[in-house]
Amino acid sequence: MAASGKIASFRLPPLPTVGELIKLYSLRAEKQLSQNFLLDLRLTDKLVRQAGNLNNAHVCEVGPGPGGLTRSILNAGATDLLVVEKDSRFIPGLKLLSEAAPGRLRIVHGDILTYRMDRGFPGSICQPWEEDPPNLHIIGNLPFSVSTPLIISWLENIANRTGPFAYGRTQLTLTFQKEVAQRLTASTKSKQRSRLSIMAQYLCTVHHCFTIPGKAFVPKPKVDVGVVHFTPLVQPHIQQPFKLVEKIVRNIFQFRRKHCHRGIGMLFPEARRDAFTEELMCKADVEPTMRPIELTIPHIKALADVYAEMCAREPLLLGYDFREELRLKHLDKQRATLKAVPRGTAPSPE
Ligand SMILES: C[S@@+](CC[C@H](N)C(=O)[O-])C[C@H]1O[C@@H](n2cnc3c(N)ncnc32)[C@H](O)[C@@H]1O
Repeated sequence: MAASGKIASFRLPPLPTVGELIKLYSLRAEKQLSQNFLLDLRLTDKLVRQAGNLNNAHVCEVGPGPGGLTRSILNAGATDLLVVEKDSRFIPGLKLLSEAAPGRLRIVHGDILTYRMDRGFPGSICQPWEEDPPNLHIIGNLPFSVSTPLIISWLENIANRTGPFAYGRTQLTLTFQKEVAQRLTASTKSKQRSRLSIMAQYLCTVHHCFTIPGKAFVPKPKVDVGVVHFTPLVQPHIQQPFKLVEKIVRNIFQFRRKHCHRGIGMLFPEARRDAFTEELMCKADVEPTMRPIELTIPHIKALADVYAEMCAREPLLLGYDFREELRLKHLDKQRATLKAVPRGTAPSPE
């Protein structure tokens, strides 16, 4: 950077062409790594604009690959861009970019699922949670294979103010398979309402910015891609531990077409299921015949608050998992069958 605080003029090397990409990175062989590249700089510029003003910003880009988005982020004025790329074949190209924008691009050859982002940026950029978001943005055209586990893990980080959110309410601008983008932003009663909608919306303002047609990518994925922007809320709509909320929402949505009491019942051991379910639904004032997609965030909040009280009263409830109960029952049945078979005879095949 020049002493005036302005970015020194720089010229980035051009993106590799499709032909060069195929040659350089044997694209076809890596389809299973979800490597769908965005090489149209108008689209990468548009995606980067959704993050807001990046002038003098710190940015972490997830999976830069050949660097299309990386170029747009640098052109938007980011002065500290840290890229995390798992595939070593992209590192030499990224190094060329780094040389063309001296001091502005840091390269981490690693896995975003394990990378400690809380150590990646200076502590001086931290902002108190209640104030404006820090001057730090996460941007990425994510591999589909990691996008859902990654957003779930970042949502948990938001709830606990850890990882990238140790700096404050860090904003995220990320791509997802269009259906996943729709689920993340789906409102109550919409067809796409799901576990992801509740988990994202109780913690963040979530906005589906625009859709990129699959044909804009190389190689072309089978699906279109949605760009989603997340800003963590100052006050989450539900103030219970993330894992507790996640457990309730997971149980409810496992029977998404049934009345919600069906999934809620699975939070409780079979022997006391009916009584506990009735107590929870009554105290939370939620109609048992509502469908999961009809439940609002205030409904889930009421359920989470009452369930937390019940868990405090009956500590074994929190660790209860109906699948484990079913598994043990099945084992008991098998043992009983084996005991009933006289020695030396095999049970008849059924
Ligand atoms: C969909 S491509 C996008 C590449 C580039 N950002 C673009 O828009 O053209 C996903 C990129 O993420 C990288 N990647 C895949 N899994 C990763 C992980 N766990 N951590 C970091 N990078 C990963 C891939 O190697 C690939 O470069």
